[in-house]
Amino acid sequence: MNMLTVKINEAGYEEKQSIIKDIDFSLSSGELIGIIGPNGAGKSTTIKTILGVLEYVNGEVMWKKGSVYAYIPEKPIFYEHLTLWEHLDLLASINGIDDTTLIQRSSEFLEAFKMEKVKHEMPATFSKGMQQKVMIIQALLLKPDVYIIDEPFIGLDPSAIKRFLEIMEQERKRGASILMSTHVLDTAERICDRFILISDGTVVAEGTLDKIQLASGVPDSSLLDCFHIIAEGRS
Ligand SMILES: Nc1ncnc2c1ncn2[C@@H]1O[C@H](COP(=O)(O)OP(=O)(O)OP(=O)(O)O)[C@@H](O)[C@H]1O
Repeated sequence: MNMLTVKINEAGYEEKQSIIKDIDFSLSSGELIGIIGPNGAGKSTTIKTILGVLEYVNGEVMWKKGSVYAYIPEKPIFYEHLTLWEHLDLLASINGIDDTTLIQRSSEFLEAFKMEKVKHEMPATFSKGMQQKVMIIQALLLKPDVYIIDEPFIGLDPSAIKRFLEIMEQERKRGASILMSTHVLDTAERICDRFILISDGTVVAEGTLDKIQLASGVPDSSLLDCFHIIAEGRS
């Protein structure tokens, strides 16, 4: 079952500006798709188009009716004067999550990411990795049908990455889908079902690792090697 169908003919930050073009794919229930590509290729722009925040979009983004999504941005955003707990409490009330569920879910995730003892402090004062953890905990709190994640791995310590991957796996078993952009290709190779390789604003290869390897002309190569060959024209 498709949770999200994306058909972008063209999109940009200003009217008629074409930063990305011809990006078509769908994300099914429980699937994890990795968006990969060089700096400036258009990964974040694709994500922003899907989230509906771009000024110019010629195309369509269709969500399964009634589905809830959570976005984990690359750059964390906080209310300056609210504590971590107040962020979670506010998010819960906006999304109709009752107090019992809030307390149960937040204690599970605060503990998983070793954030329990700072829950009454301001996220604005946290380290980069701790801030990233807050964005992840907020997304998990919603128990969404779809996660849209822009580069989750930079900044997290190794045990936080391990916990994050374990929780994402549990979420997929529940039927949640994930669309994730990343530069950490060895991890992506291990966890993603399919890849969308974007270069210069458009899709240059897509599919399973087998299909990407075929496109690169080197059957047994790693995702990183395929990336170099396809996206950067190197061998
Ligand atoms: N707010 C913006 N206004 C105008 N142009 C932008 C804006 N944000 C990004 N761009 C341009 O869009 C293009 C694609 O950028 P994007 O951020 O989507 O790349 P990316 O693949 O996510 O890169 P990275 O791996 O460096 O995060 C770049 O040329 C960039 O300069």
